Amino acid sequence: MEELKKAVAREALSFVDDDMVIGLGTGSTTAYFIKFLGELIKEEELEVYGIPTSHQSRLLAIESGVPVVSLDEADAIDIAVDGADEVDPALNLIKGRGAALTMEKIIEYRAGTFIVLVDESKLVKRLGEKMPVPIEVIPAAWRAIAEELEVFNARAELRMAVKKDGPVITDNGNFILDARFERIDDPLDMEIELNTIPGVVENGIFADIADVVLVGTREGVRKLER
Ligand SMILES: O=C[C@H](O)[C@H](O)[C@H](O)COP(=O)(O)O
Repeated sequence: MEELKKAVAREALSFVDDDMVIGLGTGSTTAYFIKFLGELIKEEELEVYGIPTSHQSRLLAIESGVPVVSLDEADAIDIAVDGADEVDPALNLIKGRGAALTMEKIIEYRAGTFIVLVDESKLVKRLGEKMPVPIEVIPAAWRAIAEELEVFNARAELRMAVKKDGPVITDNGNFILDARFERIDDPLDMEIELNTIPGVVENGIFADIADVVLVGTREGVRKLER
């Protein structure tokens, strides 16, 4: 599995050019990309800047020699590179296992080209087949939102921390609800609907924004395009 992640991360370097601003996703697959990008910048003396989507990607970028800028310092984002938890045949995604979905969506929505890195186990026929949809919520509203999600035939759980007592706190200071839906027929519609619930900051359905998906398989890297 780690080899497949490395293979897609290496392949993503072919999208990198000098003078680019690159959105840096979060998670274990993107972590390889950030490390390889640091090596490429050094080898080819590139003038490339990264915009991190989380504390994780910011710390890793600094450690890997990728100069970082914040979103409000950049005029435009050329490409963004990130992993995903599920990818459907229309290249709609579920993201947010690492609780970084809000900054990821803000940055990836604005990128000229959004490149997604997955291994083949992440490909599904229908979103929600294996993974819940993470929803970032204002802490005081978590229970009211969890109850409201029943209207959408979803059962939501408050995500609990592992190395801390109590709930996961996102980089933005919020909670995460993991919502298991009976069925998601229309990802774009569901993405929009969820964001209309007061107290929802953002949800982990990324419909219609991935341009390229690089899929790591045992036979090599497959490229899917929208
Ligand atoms: O919040 C986390 C992100 O959406 C990740 O990009 C996603 O969970 C994929 O992570 P990984 O590459 O570790 O499977």
